[in-house]
Amino acid sequence: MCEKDVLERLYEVVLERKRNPQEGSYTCYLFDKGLDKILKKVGEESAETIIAAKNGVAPETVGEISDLIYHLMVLLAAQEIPLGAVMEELDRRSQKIGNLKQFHTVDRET
Ligand SMILES: N=c1c2ncn([C@@H]3O[C@H](COP(=O)(O)OP(=O)(O)OP(=O)(O)O)[C@@H](O)[C@H]3O)c2ncn1[C@@H]1O[C@H](COP(=O)(O)O)[C@@H](O)[C@H]1O
Repeated sequence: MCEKDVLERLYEVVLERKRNPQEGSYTCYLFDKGLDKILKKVGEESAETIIAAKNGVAPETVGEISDLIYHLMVLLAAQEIPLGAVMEELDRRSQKIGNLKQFHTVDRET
């Protein structure tokens, strides 16, 4: 069985909440409130990530980064942007930057 990536599964749940609202769902609450609320949460979670990282307590930072990633998934779904678009962009950059490093290594060796 091919296990789906945790980010893909999270994004699918978020999209499912958008398409089929459920009672008591925090994700549905965010979609109901709208884009400004979602953006406010992304801002708050970003600030909390910075504070946690400055405190230097790894579990706190992991928790805040997880909150941030979840809210970014909600933002993507709100704007109808597929998660795959971000994955492809990151993949494209890794290849580009990988090629650039390879180029510089060859350049230094010659
Ligand atoms: N990953 C998350 C996740 N991370 C954080 N949160 C919620 O984000 C909120 C952030 O806490 P805050 O104190 O900043 O916010 P708050 O005071 O609760 O609410 P606000 O009034 O500030 O918006 C908490 O209520 C958390 O429960 C999440 N809620 C949902 N998920 C995922 O989404 C799935 C669907 O959840 P529901 O939509 O609730 O069914 C879950 O199974 C999880 O996988």
